Amino acid sequence: KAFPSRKRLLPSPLALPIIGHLHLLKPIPHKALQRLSRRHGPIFRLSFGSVPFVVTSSPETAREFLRVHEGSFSNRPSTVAVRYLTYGAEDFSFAPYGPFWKFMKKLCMTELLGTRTLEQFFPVRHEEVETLIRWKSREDKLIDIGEELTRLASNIISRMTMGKRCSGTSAEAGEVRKMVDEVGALTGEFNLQDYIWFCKNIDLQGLGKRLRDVQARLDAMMEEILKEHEETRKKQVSACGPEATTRDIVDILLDFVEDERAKQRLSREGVKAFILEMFTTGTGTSAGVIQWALAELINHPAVLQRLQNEIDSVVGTGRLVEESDIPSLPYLQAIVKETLRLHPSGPLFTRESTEECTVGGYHIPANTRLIINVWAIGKDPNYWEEPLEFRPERFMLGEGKSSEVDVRGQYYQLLPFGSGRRSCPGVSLALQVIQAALASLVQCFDWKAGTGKNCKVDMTEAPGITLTFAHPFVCIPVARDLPFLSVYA
Ligand code: HEM
Repeated sequence: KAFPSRKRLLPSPLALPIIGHLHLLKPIPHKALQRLSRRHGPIFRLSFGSVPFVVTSSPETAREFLRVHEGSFSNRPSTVAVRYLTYGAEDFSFAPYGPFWKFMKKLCMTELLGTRTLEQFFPVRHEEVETLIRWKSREDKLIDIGEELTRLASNIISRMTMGKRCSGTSAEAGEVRKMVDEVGALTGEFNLQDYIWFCKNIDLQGLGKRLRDVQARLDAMMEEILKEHEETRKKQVSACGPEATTRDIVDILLDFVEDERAKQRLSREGVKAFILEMFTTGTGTSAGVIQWALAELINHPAVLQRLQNEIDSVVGTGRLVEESDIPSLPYLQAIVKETLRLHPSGPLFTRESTEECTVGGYHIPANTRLIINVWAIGKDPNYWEEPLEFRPERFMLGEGKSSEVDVRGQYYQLLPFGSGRRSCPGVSLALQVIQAALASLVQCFDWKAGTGKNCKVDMTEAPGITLTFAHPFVCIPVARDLPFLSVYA
């Protein structure tokens, strides 16, 4: 009679020797996993090589994992690449749930990414958005909007973390961005060492060598950045004390390296790992959402027109829209939610269990890796009418009010930022950047996908684990007739 339900085996497709189910993930893993969930149900088991995974694509099961069994699933699985690049998990995203992670989480919420820091850096974000819209001279020319938006997001993160842009002026900061791209490519590559047991210690693909090389260059550069900050801090202390307004995130972190009496101290490696993490988690993600939103707006001119009307009526035609206008722009908020539903930057996120538990009647052993298919959850027909349609109105309650369903992890049918204690600490920053940049682009320009009549943006997704366009997204901004735009010409 003991635990009959715990003996139920999770459904699983037929596996191949050695590779398990890896062949089933092609070409686009989140789509392949959605198809498998239609056949095997809301929760099923896969093996990637010799590593077991549980996959869910349903809001109810996601809730069970992330809320009911949050305590069991509070770790994140690591990979060879992550271990190389994070000094053996001295970072935050991959730190096991425990005192160090708790300390970093508190620091993120109160200082690094908290309200005060976000307010302090409002002028930085506004200036970068102003730089973004200086396109008047390039009217009627196709532009690579992805490039512009990546620059915007990287410059914001760069100025917040180390006090300088990472494009244009400083060679060092520009190097950071290049290396972050390299890191993104390396961590996105499938590494046999992570999944095939007999390859564990053999670097067949040569990835280990490339990782060691990038890590050494990154470390040297981060060390430079830290030294520069330490020098400036010494000078400030010997002059009149550090000025609160000029402190960036490296400064806040260095306080915890230098303060010998602090309860929890940070290592220099911890600081370097966190800076890299800010770039890897915070730039491509936000830039990607703005691109997908703009592409949807170009393909849905009536939605674009309604958003322009909303902005014009709230902001007027005499100034650029600002972050403080966002609460009065419910349709803008609805468009961003709808974009995150259809095109979440992280279509899949992972966790790992530390204890056994029972989910959906199935026994899940400790040390099981979990994949939450955020992309599929946002398209679950039990929650979303016509799930594949771009319809921001679904997030409006009428009378110009937005629906209470938000993206911060309380509604399990919409999880672009995850949920619970390990959910994304950058959600507020990301939403401010995405909403303000999108609003400015739409306020200042009309948008065309090309020179032909009724040109549409091709929304096909590229193969791989990140959500990117299969074909380069280029478009034409045409400046609107607004008096204040002459300032930005
Ligand atoms: C559109 C933008 C973004 C999206 C869609 C996004 C999405 C996510 C998701 C799905 C997770 C995993 C959540 C979970 O396990 O429940 C995550 C974690 C994380 N994100 Fe974001 N993110 C974005 C922007 C940012 C920004 C701007 C930052 C910081 C600058 C950031 C920093 C992090 C960190 C540090 C974690 C790990 C948290 C932990 O393990 O405790 N993200 N993000």
